[in-house]
Amino acid sequence: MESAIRRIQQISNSFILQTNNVSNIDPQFIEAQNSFNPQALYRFLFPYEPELRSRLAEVWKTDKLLLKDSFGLSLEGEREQSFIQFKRLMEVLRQNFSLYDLERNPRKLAVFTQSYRFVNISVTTLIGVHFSLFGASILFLGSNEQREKYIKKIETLEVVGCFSLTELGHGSNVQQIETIAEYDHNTQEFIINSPTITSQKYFIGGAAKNASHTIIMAQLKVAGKMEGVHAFVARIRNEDGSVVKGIRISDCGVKMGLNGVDNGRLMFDCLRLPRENLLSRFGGVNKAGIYSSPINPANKRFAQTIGALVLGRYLIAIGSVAFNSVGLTTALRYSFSRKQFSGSDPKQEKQLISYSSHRKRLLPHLANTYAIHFSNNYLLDLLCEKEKKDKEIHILASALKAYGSWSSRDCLQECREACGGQGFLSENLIGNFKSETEIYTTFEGDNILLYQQVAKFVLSESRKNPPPEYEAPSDSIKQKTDSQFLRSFEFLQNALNARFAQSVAYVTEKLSESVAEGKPIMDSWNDNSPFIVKLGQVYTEKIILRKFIEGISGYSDEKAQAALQLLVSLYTLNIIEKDPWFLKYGYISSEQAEAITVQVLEICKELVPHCISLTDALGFDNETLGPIANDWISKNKF
Ligand SMILES: Cc1cc2nc3c(=O)[nH]c(=O)nc-3n(C[C@H](O)[C@H](O)[C@H](O)COP(=O)(O)OP(=O)(O)OC[C@H]3O[C@@H](n4cnc5c(N)ncnc54)[C@H](O)[C@@H]3O)c2cc1C
Repeated sequence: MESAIRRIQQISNSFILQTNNVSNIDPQFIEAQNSFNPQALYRFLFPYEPELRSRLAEVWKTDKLLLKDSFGLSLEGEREQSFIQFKRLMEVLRQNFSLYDLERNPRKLAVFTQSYRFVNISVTTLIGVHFSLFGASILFLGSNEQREKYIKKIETLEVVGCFSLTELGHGSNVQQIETIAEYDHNTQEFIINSPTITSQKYFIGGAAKNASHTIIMAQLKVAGKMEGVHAFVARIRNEDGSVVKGIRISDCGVKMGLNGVDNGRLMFDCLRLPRENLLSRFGGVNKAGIYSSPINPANKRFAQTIGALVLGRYLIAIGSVAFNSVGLTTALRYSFSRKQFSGSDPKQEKQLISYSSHRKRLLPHLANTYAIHFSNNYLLDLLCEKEKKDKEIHILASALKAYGSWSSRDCLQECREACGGQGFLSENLIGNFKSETEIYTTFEGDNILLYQQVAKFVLSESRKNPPPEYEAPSDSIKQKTDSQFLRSFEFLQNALNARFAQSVAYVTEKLSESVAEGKPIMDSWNDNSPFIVKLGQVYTEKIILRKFIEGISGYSDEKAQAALQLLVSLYTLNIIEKDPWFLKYGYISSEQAEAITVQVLEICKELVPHCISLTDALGFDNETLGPIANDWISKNKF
């Protein structure tokens, strides 16, 4: 506990140092040096496992190997360094976690991801593939014997795992993969085959160079009957590094980011696996050669199998808050010290933060980041419950993965541009993070498809429990344009709830009309998919707002509470301002639309005295950020 307090003290000190370092600070911004205490807010935002958190923070700060970046290395060099760093990170992980913690105490993994100070993002992806895809498959899909056999070896890296699901022909629609695992009862083995070029496993992280084992997802065939997609564990490289007989491996080559991850392609030619290599929690073949499963039919089993790997999505949602925090802490600190153009006095150039357009481009992202964080905490609570609400977890993890990864894509781009040319330098991390994390919108489930899954759940829930019918507010309500009304949580929640109710009714009606015209349900769905995707987003934003309001309510510091409330209002008013729905369906008047734009700008201005504390409270101190978050002029001395 003591070291946690010390660390938080350090954050606080660096904050004071930084704001003191800002020369020529506009008088109106002096207050920014004395806003609320960020360390207390940090403790409120990240309340669990403080000792583990501070122990890890010390490692990230002092471990020279982990702090090494990979900027400008060759493909081989980047892969080699990333793998060495991966092994070191696994050592740290081993000292603090067990793979069983994914099941017993998911909070620990959250602490690991939240506290990790990323420099080389490939390393965390390698960990993600080995630990939370390969390892989690063994843990959640394997039998007790299979857990016994592999888990220790995964932790000690005796086994380095990868995860082979995607094929050249099928990435999103993985239920239709072509790889076949046919049971041969004579030898009690599965014979794995890639029957076509499109059935080759593609993009498999770790497969091109380093992995010794993989999970193979394949269509199981037993006694001539197809039983659906199942997971198998297989060795792919021998002890001497040569590729196992029955497998061909090729390299996917250079990518637009994450080049420290060795993505590979695999084909199977009569690869023989013993009967016990089928991960058999949800279905297995007995000695008599008979297949059985506690879950039927096959598509339900498939959903359960994929659902067991939900942690990867959750980790992306937490990661998005961390990436945004790096971008925003850097860009906002820079905006207090970077000056361009003057006002009336040509000698007094203004800080970037003085410009309302600059505030507007950054601060709504800060509001989003806080908003996502509180929903992530809620999801973590669900993951830690004894009686797990699997459906709710799956839907929320999908929703937050999509929302979070899109938020990072947009936030990092804006932060990059807001730092001008400096944002483009790798050492300032933002641009590099941008290209490294871009793919998070695609893997672990493409975002468009995830929102469709969310919408499907919403539509089915709404059939059982329909939301109230949409009603536009009365004219007298639509005349209210004062800040107190527009910022009130009641107005904000009502607005997002109304948009949700109308969207549910709209999509339901569109689908019913289409089906009534005789169209097959899949065609009706596809014709309406833009509205369906939007429904996924609308639902996600409604939940996020609710959890944001609930989340901040427990914080008692008055000044910080006021800042958090500004963030809630900004989060929602920014949504209302951007979405034409509110005007189109008469939820707000044009006068209110005008007033909302004014409020967004006004709140951004009011947040200026708090925004350094708000970003410091996210936990990324100066030492873990690039030069422009610090004294960038001294850094550039010749
Ligand atoms: C760097 C990297 C690492 C990866 N690591 C792994 C790994 O370790 N293991 C693994 O198994 N896989 C891995 N993948 C694969 C990844 O999971 C897939 O790329 C992802 O699932 C998307 O599949 P796809 O690329 O085939 O895209 P597609 O499924 O072809 O999708 C292409 C586009 O079509 C859209 N689309 C598809 N279907 C619909 C629909 N019904 N309605 C509307 N739009 C639709 C999607 O939104 C998307 O924009 C990795 C990929 C990359 C790039």
